[in-house]
Amino acid sequence: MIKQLFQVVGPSLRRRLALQLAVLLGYSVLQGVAFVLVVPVLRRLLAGDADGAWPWAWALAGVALATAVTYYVQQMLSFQVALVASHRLYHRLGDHVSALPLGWFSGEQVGGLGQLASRGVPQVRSLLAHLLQPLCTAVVTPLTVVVAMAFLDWRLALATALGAPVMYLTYRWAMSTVARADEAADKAASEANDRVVEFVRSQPVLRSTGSSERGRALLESALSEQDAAGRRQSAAMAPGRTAFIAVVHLAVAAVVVVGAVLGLDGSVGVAELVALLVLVVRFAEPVSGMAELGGSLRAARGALKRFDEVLAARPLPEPAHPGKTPADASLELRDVRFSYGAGTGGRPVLDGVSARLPQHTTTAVVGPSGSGKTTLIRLLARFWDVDEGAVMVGGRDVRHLGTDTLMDQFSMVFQDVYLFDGSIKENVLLGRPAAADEEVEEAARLARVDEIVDRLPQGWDTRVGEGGTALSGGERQRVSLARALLKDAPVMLLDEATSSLDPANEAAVQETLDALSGKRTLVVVAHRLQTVVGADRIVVLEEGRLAESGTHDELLAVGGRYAEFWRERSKAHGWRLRPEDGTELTLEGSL
Ligand SMILES: Nc1ncnc2c1ncn2[C@@H]1O[C@H](COP(=O)(O)OP(=O)(O)OP(=O)(O)O)[C@@H](O)[C@H]1O
Repeated sequence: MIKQLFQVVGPSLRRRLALQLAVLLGYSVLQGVAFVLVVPVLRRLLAGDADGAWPWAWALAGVALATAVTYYVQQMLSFQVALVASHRLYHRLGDHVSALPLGWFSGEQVGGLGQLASRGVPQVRSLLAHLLQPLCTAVVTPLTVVVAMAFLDWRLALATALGAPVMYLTYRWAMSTVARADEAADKAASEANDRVVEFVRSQPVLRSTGSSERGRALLESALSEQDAAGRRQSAAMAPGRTAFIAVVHLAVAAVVVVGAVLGLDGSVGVAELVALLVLVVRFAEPVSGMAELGGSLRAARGALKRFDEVLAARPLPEPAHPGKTPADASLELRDVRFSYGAGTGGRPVLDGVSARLPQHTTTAVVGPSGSGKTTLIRLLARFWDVDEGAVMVGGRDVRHLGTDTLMDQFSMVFQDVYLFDGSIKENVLLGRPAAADEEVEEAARLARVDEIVDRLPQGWDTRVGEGGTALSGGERQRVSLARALLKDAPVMLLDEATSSLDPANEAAVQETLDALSGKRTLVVVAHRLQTVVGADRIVVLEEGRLAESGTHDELLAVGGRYAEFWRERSKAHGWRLRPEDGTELTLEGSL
């Protein structure tokens, strides 16, 4: 655990942590020495040699004073290190995740990271501030006592030392018996948390569908499971803890018996026996305390393990010598094969996909749900590295471009829009922080954000709430689109980017996107047929393979998978021809 602690706090804090441990070690040894110095004092006093006892008494007082001083120093150091460490841990997490590939940020990882920040950091802080000292005292002080006892009587020291491995093994066993119950209790607690949040969030759905009782039942069942897991955890803890305390006391009793036998046959004096009683009691006290610390230590160890796992996630390799910047805004997939690894059982999500997307053209990616459209579009911006083949931007392999250069090529608008808890203006400005007011206003107009700004009393300064929750889904999408338009990168990736817009806003935004075609390279996972039909090229995916590609007319003429989609969708309920032009090109709906 100490090794993991050194790794997790990072290089900048290692020296201070080492100093804290050294002082802690000194304090624990001094405490043991102070216990042991009672022996010569008692020996002299019981022999009636008060003068001979004085030097030892002074030595005892000196060591006691030194113990008090080191206690103070180690306390101050512990609090300082704990305080600095929690800041550093937040920074380390922040710095580390900001270098991780964009593909790492799945819902599960983000949830785990949230827990690590809210619970893991305080657990590590508590380990440094409150747990290391009793832990060190429980191990080092008894050890010092045993070593000192060896100078008094090796038989007593041996009897005491023999108890140590039994105690250690019992402690390990006690810890392992609760490990599984701990894990189950943790899982049940986080499940109950999720259910509470879900219950609150789903109130509108539950009430409108008359399912409030069912929602409450789900919540109750999660809370009961948490209670049950807590009871199982306590039940699992009891035998181990009892066994450990019993072993400690048996070990103490064994030493006292050995001492008594040696005392009776006269080979150990009364002073040594009295001192022995003092020492074994002091020996047992911190060791028994370990049983109480078990829960907090396990929690801290769990937090360190989770930190280790996050810090072990590696950023995608950066090129040692970034090559030339992309020659243009063209894109190419060369025989790309990609899987999400264990997440999808190693099954390839894209399998041998090749496509050339010349610069300033619009490509629509279509296919059934789960065919790999989002994966393809994200691979273009190197959310992950391909398993085989290559992704090229402007004729350069994305793996040979530095992250900043690569990111400069792309503006992205995805379905799961995230806005920062700032104003609308701050969120749009993220696209290009140095943009002039007129440019921000122009991007806002093109994405129909001006309509939101005009409507809200605080206009541009309206705060959007955490994640943008104060705005509707369609409004969030428009802000995100304005951000992307303001960035004005050579390539624009749009994944269902207008799916939450109402028809009027969607038509306006579509006009903006249409105006971009021919000036920027657009890759669109489209839910609107007009976008697909108007694209320069349509790429049809099916089960991760490129089924066909071409223009709308070419693909209809081929009569393959796309033509089939087209017929199915045209027949689907809710599809209609717009009366004003009456062509099939204006059919609304999603592929
Ligand atoms: N982060 C991930 N980890 C593991 N598997 C994933 C991940 N993202 C997607 N998948 C899986 O990869 C496959 C392709 O997903 P993808 O989102 O690319 O499909 P899609 O065509 O965009 O689907 P949809 O139209 O429903 O959005 C699916 O089987 C999906 O379950």
